[in-house]
Amino acid sequence: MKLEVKNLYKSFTNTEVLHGISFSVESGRALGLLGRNGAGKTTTIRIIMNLFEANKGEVLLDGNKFIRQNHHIGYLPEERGLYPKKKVLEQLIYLGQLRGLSSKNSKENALYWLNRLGVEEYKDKKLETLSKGNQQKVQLAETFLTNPDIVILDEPFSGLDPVNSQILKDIINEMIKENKLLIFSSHQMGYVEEFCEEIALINKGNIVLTGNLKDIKKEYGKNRLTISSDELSLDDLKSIIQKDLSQIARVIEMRKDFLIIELLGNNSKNDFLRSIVEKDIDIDQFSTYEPKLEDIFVEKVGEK
Ligand SMILES: Nc1ncnc2c1ncn2[C@@H]1O[C@H](COP(=O)(O)OP(=O)(O)OP(=O)(O)O)[C@@H](O)[C@H]1O
Repeated sequence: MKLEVKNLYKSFTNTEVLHGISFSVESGRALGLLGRNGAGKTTTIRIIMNLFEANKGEVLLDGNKFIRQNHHIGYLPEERGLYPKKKVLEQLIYLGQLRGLSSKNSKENALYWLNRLGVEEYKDKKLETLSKGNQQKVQLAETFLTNPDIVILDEPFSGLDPVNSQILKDIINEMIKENKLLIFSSHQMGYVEEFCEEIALINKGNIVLTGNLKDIKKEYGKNRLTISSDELSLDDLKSIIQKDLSQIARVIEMRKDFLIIELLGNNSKNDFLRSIVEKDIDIDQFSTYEPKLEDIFVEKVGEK
């Protein structure tokens, strides 16, 4: 399956908040929808889920208009929508039946997911008596209830502690292996970096970066190197590069333990290394720069 979001525009009253959002994702992959608060992630997801109508643009599944009602979709909305006064298992069985499961299957699936998410012990409690994180896990159980092939999660890690985040990461990784199609929004780069093959970075309603994360990182790290020296401080090393090697490279950033430099013109890694060795500088560490998603995010969006 391939889900394509094509050129979405959305306005609320007279304010346009999405200005042509496009990205695509296939089964067996996870796409991380990234962006700062207010960037437009939830609005995009709501359009995919048919909760909002776009002013322009379309959402396609395998080339045809995507109609949510025709598929089992696991959707975790930003506003969590379970019944606070009802008992956990009881309401999951009910919601599973609403989605077409038999009462037996609904109960089996609900118990499986409650167990998987570590909240089975609360099955006979009213939802509102659970902690926020445990309520979130019940909501996730509800999202996965029908074992959907398409899973769309709006900020699934919010409110989860590191142990529970790990449980959810394991589940997501398993779903990717089972060839499900997964989209989730987040502003936490670490989670996205761990299992998203694809990303779409939204800034103020525009896509500023989209595609395969490995390719993006490779492209971004191209021509960039890290370097440090045994004998020179980073400040001194920086001065030498700026003074004597300014035709070959420029210093982009000073990190705690190394400098990040960018090669200029057609200069290769070897050209740079040769010049450094000619200057008789002892190199401690020299390698290709592998950017973190957070670095790319900051460069593209401007702030952490
Ligand atoms: N129902 C609405 N009516 C009016 N404006 C809205 C509505 N929903 C969203 N917006 C506006 O659209 C913009 C994008 O909001 P959206 O919730 O999609 O951002 P987001 O990237 O999901 O942010 P966050 O990470 O904070 O959840 C914001 O400026 C927001 O105020």
